[in-house]
Amino acid sequence: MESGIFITFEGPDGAGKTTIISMIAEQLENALLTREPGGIDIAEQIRRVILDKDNTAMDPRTEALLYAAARRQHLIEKVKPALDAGKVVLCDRFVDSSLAYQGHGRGLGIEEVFNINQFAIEQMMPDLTIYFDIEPELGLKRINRNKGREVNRLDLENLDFHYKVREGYYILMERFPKRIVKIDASGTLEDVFQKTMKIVLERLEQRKPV
Ligand SMILES: Nc1ncnc2c1ncn2[C@@H]1O[C@H](COP(=O)(O)OP(=O)(O)OP(=O)(O)O)[C@@H](O)[C@H]1O
Ligand SMILES: Cc1cn([C@H]2C[C@H](O)[C@@H](COP(=O)(O)O)O2)c(=O)[nH]c1=O
Repeated sequence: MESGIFITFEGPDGAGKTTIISMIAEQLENALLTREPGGIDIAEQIRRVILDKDNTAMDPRTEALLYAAARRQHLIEKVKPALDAGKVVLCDRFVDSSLAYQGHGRGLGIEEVFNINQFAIEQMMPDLTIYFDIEPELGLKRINRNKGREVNRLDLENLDFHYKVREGYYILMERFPKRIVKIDASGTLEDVFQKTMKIVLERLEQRKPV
């Protein structure tokens, strides 16, 4: 059996992560597709609280703690057992989202938010993170074109916030150059899919049998 591998997908809202991950999952044997916040019942309940458009009074630290709480439950209940069983776990967002959105976007500080997340993840970092880079205007345009999609509390933040988030991801790429790989997500679906699939396959080839 081969060892499990934990691959996360990151980027500003509307970059195309969810669409591309499901295309990738279809091509792989033994893949588990999941998302944050959510992926399991308790974390989906927390997701509803965080993203509820009516929760405008939510304090940024409360927001950061709720994301970390959802993360913990999801990691223990779903991600870790799948990795232990040798699966390829494809996760739509993980701790880097907290660092970019709450740490840099909200101004709580990347180190501070990383510290509270250490309690939740106990050093369990992804093996590979694919960052989908896109101009926030284009991402938001894509979301608005998709009438069936929920528009959540974070989508409704102003453009400055979304630019700050993108800047946060750029800081993270400098901090974790080996783990995070950037893809230009402004191209066609086929173009982004091919580039992503290539990176995933290259990483899977490096896996060791256990
Ligand atoms: N490369 C692309 N070109 C054009 N449209 C795209 C592309 N990728 C995704 N889309 C469309 O953009 C919209 C947003 O895509 P998707 O939900 O996959 O993004 P996301 O990164 O998961 O967003 P969020 O993080 O906000 O949930 C969808 O309607 C999707 O069909
Ligand atoms: C995990 C995580 C997510 N967010 C933000 C990013 C998005 O705006 C929403 C999640 O919605 P999506 O459509 O499923 O991408 O939440 C965040 O701010 N911090 C986090 O840790």
